[in-house]
Amino acid sequence: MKLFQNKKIPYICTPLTGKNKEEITEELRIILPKKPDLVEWRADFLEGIEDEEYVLSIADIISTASDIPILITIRSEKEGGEKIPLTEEEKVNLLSKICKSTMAEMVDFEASNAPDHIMQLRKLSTEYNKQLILSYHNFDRTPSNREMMEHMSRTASFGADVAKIAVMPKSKEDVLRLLEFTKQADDALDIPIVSMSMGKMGSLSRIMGWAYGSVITFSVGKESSAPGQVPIEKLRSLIRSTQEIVGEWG
Ligand SMILES: O=C1C[C@@](O)(C(=O)O)C[C@@H](O)[C@@H]1O
Repeated sequence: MKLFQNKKIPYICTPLTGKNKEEITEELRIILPKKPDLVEWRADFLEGIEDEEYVLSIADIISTASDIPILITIRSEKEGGEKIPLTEEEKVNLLSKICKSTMAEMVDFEASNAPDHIMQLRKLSTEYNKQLILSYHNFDRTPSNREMMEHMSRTASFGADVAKIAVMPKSKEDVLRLLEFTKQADDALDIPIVSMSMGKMGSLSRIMGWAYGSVITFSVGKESSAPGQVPIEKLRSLIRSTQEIVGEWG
């Protein structure tokens, strides 16, 4: 499936953060009727992630539960994920198996991981027709535009299909700067960009980011996976109302 054909209308993505099969099944029951455009499985929240068979059985439940595209993420602890008992190499192996055995459309991996691991996942995701998001997260601050551009260019240099950046603002200026940076990165890179400023102040970027070129915005379906996410119903209605008024903005 070709995602992000129409870059003007953002995909609303809703995370699954359940700790076990029962919680994930319940999240799917609540989230799917809300019709997100993308569902992210944050597998780092799963207890028992070291049990490959169990993980693959859950990946199968999620990817066959509906025809909504699935994004698989095992967020690393150093970039805001849960503490899990897998090494980076074990994580790559698990992601590779999930790519091989499920219908998931996308996989997310941090651009700060070892280049060999990124290349391994790039090769596999291409082979199995999954789009690769390479991401950068900073839960402390919003780095300078130059530093953020270096992160985005690094993702592009690895052949990512999508470059994503999530940063924490310390001021309103940081939120507005992130939005302007998104436009610059979208102009500079020839792959789709996803960006967000986190926290309450940063929520503005989740509502407005599409106007600056961000193609995915993360929202709450049942539980949030990062600070500042807006409930999906509210977010969709805000984006639709704004687009009705301003059109698709250029
Ligand atoms: O990278 C991201 C973005 C995010 O951190 C956010 O701020 O909405 C939420 C995560 O689940 C996702 O993997």
